[in-house]
Amino acid sequence: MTEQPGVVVTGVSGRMGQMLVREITASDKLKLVGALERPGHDWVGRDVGAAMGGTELGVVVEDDPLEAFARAQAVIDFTAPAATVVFAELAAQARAVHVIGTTGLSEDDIAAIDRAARHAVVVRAGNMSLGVNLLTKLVKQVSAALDADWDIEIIEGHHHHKVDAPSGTALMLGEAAAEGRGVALDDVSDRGRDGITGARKRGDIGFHAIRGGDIVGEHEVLFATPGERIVLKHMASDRALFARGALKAALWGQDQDPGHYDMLDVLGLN
Ligand SMILES: NC(=O)C1=CN([C@@H]2O[C@H](COP(=O)(O)OP(=O)(O)OC[C@H]3O[C@@H](n4cnc5c(N)ncnc54)[C@H](OP(=O)(O)O)[C@@H]3O)[C@@H](O)[C@H]2O)C=CC1
Ligand SMILES: O=C(O)C1=N[C@H](C(=O)O)C[C@H](O)C1
Repeated sequence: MTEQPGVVVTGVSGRMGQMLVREITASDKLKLVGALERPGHDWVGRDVGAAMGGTELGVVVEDDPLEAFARAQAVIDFTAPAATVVFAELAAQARAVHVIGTTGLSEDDIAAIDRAARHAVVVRAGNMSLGVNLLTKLVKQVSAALDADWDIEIIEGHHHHKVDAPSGTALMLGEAAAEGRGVALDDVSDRGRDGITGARKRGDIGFHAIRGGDIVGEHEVLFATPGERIVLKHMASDRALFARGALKAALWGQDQDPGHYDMLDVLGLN
């Protein structure tokens, strides 16, 4: 049997970090070789399994990404934009596949990730689930079939800890709708109306964010015209599906040339 690629998980104490550790530990295709937290975090120096409240996994949480990435074939990163940009450069130096789930990235952040992707494989997606990635294809198709007499609104819901809006997924769906219509999303995006906004502008794509409780992730794309409506909806009820998508991307990336890929590439939907 060939050696399993070794994976380092960043932001390991986070909701997705812990989910990733569980999924990698359960996988026979990848092995956990590192777990990262920021310097000063109280998990640093502890076994990651014990820190998560379970049995020891023989991997101690560390705070030096350079050292950890040097022994990894893949880095799975669901953290925050400032951290992800730094990890992108370091993962590229280590020639490790960098799987990025972090959302809320700015254009500058993405340009920095593009630079890193000249030297190594990066797979980045605002949503790693099969269902959402398939939904982007459907949204593009429906949007291409309808004219701007059909208003497009994207409504997303997440747990009350989420810090960015619109969600990465909502932006993916917005991009797909804009692409279907042959327009640039930046030119038509209308985010979170409030106050005397004036009537809706023909051709706009609206975004609305709900934050509450423990909603894992819900996304609805509404196409509305006088007399009828089409609603395309995805509901995630377990964040394990995002983690499994990330593992799939880490494995897929092992056989690719350097470049900036997304989950449509991984899933063969492009
Ligand atoms: N693409 C996808 O399919 C999905 C994407 N996400 C995205 O993943 C990201 C994380 O989500 P979630 O796990 O819920 O968030 P959490 O807040 O639970 O976890 C984030 C982790 O990243 C760490 N972190 C944040 N900033 C830094 C930094 N500057 N340096 C080092 N570590 C840092 C945090 O550490 P600390 O606690 O010390 O701040 C924490 O451990 C979000 O952007 C979210 O939108 C989530 C689910 C699915
Ligand atoms: O923060 C989350 O939780 C999620 N973030 C991603 C997003 O911004 O779309 C994906 C998923 O919906 C969960």
